[in-house]
Amino acid sequence: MSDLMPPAMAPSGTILAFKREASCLEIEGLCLAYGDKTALRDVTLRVPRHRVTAFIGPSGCGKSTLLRALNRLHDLNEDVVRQGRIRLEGSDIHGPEMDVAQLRRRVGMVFQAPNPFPMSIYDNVAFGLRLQGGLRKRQLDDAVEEALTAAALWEEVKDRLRASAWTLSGGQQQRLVIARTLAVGPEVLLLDEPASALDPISTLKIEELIRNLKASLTLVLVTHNMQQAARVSDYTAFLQQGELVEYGPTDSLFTNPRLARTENYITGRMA
Ligand SMILES: Nc1ncnc2c1ncn2[C@@H]1O[C@H](COP(=O)(O)OP(=O)(O)OP(=O)(O)O)[C@@H](O)[C@H]1O
Repeated sequence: MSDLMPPAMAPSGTILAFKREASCLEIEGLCLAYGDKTALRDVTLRVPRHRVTAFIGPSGCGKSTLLRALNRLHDLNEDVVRQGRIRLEGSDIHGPEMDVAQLRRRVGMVFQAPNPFPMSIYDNVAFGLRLQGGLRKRQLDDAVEEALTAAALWEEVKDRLRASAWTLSGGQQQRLVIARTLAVGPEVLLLDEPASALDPISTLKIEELIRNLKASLTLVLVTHNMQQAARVSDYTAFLQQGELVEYGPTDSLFTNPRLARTENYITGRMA
């Protein structure tokens, strides 16, 4: 059975509407401003479970703001004013029951520049697990191996787990950060331009990893690189000036966009 709503029930012909039961994250009427500067305007979208969803759009359109809202990274910024609702598996992420530390374990985030901690490869991956506590040495070893394997890094580092994380290449560091995030068992992985600081070969490895990871979790990717969105994502949301303009299956959005605004952007007629 399709995960999509019948067109008559969808809010708009250009905005893809997943059924609630197929959605991992539901964003409803999200408006966000930094002080008096509006960054997101009434964004409504559902992110399907076990798929890769890409956010694309011109610089400053609000992609990162939207991504960061999904694990409440704006909480630390007192200037931010937010309206609207975000649900993770049906629970309001701003609701009184939601513990922010727990939310950030369930919704992990990887940034543009690899940011391993100043410690060994092993300790980076074990970091979150040690904070949670409760694992014996052997269980911790197994969990570290599992996370490094899931991040396609184990074979490259298994003989030097005690070496500093900073002895790794940039691409390996980014996969280490992904392993560190995966180690605590997230349901969602948010990736903000995860390959933009990397060389082409490292970029392809990250892209392959993203495609493989959707078997075990839901991924949301912000990228400037439209070829990358086309290569790795199942669904693409195009934003412009804080508004969700079009949201559809990646293939059709790139080959047959419904709106001229989308077409102008993807064909490079608008920066
Ligand atoms: N911390 C902040 N304080 C004030 N304004 C901000 C802040 N972060 C982002 N903005 C503004 O909000 C708008 C959206 O920014 P955002 O970083 O989400 O866009 P983006 O599409 O991810 O851009 P880019 O592709 O250049 O990274 C921009 O106008 C930006 O200048």
